[in-house]
Amino acid sequence: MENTILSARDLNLYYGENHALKNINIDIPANEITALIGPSGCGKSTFLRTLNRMNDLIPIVKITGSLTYRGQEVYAPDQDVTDLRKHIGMVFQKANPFPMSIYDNVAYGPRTHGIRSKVKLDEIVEESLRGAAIWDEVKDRLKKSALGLSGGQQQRLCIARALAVKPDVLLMDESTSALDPISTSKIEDLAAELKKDYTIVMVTHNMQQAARISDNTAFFLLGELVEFGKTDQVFSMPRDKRTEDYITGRFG
Ligand SMILES: Nc1ncnc2c1ncn2[C@@H]1O[C@H](COP(=O)(O)OP(=O)(O)OP(=O)(O)O)[C@@H](O)[C@H]1O
Repeated sequence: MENTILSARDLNLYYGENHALKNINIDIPANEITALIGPSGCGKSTFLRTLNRMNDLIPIVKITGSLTYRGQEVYAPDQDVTDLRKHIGMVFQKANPFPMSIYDNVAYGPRTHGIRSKVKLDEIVEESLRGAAIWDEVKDRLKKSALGLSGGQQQRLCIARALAVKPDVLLMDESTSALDPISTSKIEDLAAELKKDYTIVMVTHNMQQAARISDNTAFFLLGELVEFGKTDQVFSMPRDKRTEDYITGRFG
């Protein structure tokens, strides 16, 4: 596809003997939200983590096939992983702010990448917090500990922290599952807003959420990508019987 940003061809992943991703072929479009759905243990998080090589940290993992980001092999031996993760950021299931001030949380990434100017850092911190729709709530307490924020605010702070290094793609692993409905709805609105500038790939257990906010849906089952298409199509006219059974609640 023309606007493909991430593309997998015959991608396989093994945890030792466990064949967790089986011949995955997918073209993920830029500036859209792609939801990964499927029952527990089907490989959604594993697939998400292959996209920015988070599985590198697990020694028993073996990967075959091709995965490209903007045409470049993600698993090429000369791929700089830190650089890749600067472009492809991640927000986890549970908010994990660092035990430091709100300001320092957001400035952490840019500082690691060598930005020292206070003026510049102030600018990035404000821009990122605005981008994550939390600026107004924290602008008067930037020097206070991030741990004093509510769960929903902490999750938006983590999104701000991810945005601060100006990524291209944002991976979200069930980033709203620990939140109340109001915070969830704020993050969903935020994701819809962010897709103007970012590509979002999200794992969700919540099918209503996938139907509400994603443009594309990928349905995984037992390590296979059973179906991938426009969310409207997948939910209203699934091509595969297994997708239909899952979305109509017959299993999973
Ligand atoms: N670190 C790991 N080491 C070994 N096996 C793993 C590891 N992480 C996941 N697996 C296995 O890979 C398979 C896919 O797991 P994965 O977490 O990707 O599924 P999931 O669809 O995200 O599930 P859930 O919705 O429950 O989070 C499972 O069989 C799981 O046991």
